[in-house]
Amino acid sequence: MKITVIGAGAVGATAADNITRRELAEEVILLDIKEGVAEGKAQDIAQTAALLGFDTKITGVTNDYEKTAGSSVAVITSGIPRKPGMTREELIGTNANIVKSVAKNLLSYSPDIIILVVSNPMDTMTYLTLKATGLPKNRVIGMGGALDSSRFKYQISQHTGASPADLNAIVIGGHGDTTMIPLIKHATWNSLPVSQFLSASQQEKVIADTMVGGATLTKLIGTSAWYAPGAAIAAMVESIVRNQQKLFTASVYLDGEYEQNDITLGVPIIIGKNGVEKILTLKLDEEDKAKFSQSAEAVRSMNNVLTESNII
Ligand SMILES: NC(=O)c1ccc[n+]([C@@H]2O[C@H](COP(=O)([O-])OP(=O)(O)OC[C@H]3O[C@@H](n4cnc5c(N)ncnc54)[C@H](O)[C@@H]3O)[C@@H](O)[C@H]2O)c1
Ligand SMILES: O=C(O)C[C@H](O)C(=O)O
Repeated sequence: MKITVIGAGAVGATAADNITRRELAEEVILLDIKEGVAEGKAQDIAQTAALLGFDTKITGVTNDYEKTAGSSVAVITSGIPRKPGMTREELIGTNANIVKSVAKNLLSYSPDIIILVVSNPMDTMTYLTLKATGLPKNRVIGMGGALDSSRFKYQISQHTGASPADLNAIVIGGHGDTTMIPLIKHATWNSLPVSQFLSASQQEKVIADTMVGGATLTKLIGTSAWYAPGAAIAAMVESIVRNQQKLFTASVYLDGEYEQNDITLGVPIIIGKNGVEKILTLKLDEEDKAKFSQSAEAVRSMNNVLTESNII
């Protein structure tokens, strides 16, 4: 089994490190366009093998897609991250063409590939990857909800003292500062409703802090976060390569589900060896239905930029 990570920057290298040390593949290829970056970071990761005890082989390459041939899974992290004060959506002008060319290059060497899209604006980059490659809709998955849901659990744990591992909480909708929807009404602490342990104002703060979780870290660090994104990517990759049939929220193509068509948006799915094994229908109340529809409209307007600029 071969897994390719495109982009050896903060997120890509962290994801490759997680994937390698957890032995999710026999071989990992880390590819970047910048000369030497992937080669250096791959060697650095390989030099942890004696200490961490893994046998996965990791190789860094500079823009050599031949080495990615036969990949079962690829993760696209190539493109620029936002700076403090920017929205993810502002990255589309630079990242769209990068993601389009990367996705097509991957497919030309790995016809059976499942692609995990990470680059931002992620929902639109996922839609672009699907359209540019013509892959079946179950084989293109956008990573955002897994990260946002983990941040949601972090925020709940900060207020309740709960172990994050004891929390069930999901975020649906777009992976945007104003488009994501943390579903607090559905959140539980080992089957107990979280709302029993949080006041109304605390619930509002948990939701608000989750929505800007990425921007908060970008303001502190000066660039995008990478540890939690890298871990979220590895968790989704593991569910694919080990056919774990785990539930994540992720950006996938909707063909009538949630009353949406021709869009990729964050919904609860089951991830296994076929990529998207199943889209789960969640009963949303009128308030959350309205939020989901608004989120879809915001993402659709970003997707329209792709057609207006003839990228797809
Ligand atoms: N979906 C999510 O939850 C999530 C989380 C974190 C970051 N991101 C996004 O992921 C992307 C990467 O973030 P980062 O912090 O790793 O950025 P980074 O700048 O550290 O790394 C990006 C890497 O992509 C490389 N690159 C650029 N064009 C390329 C091409 N054509 N082919 C191959 N490599 C290319 C660059 O050389 C760089 O090394 C950004 O768009 C960021 O917004 C998304
Ligand atoms: O917020 C960002 O700019 C990066 C990423 O989408 C994140 O949520 O960490």
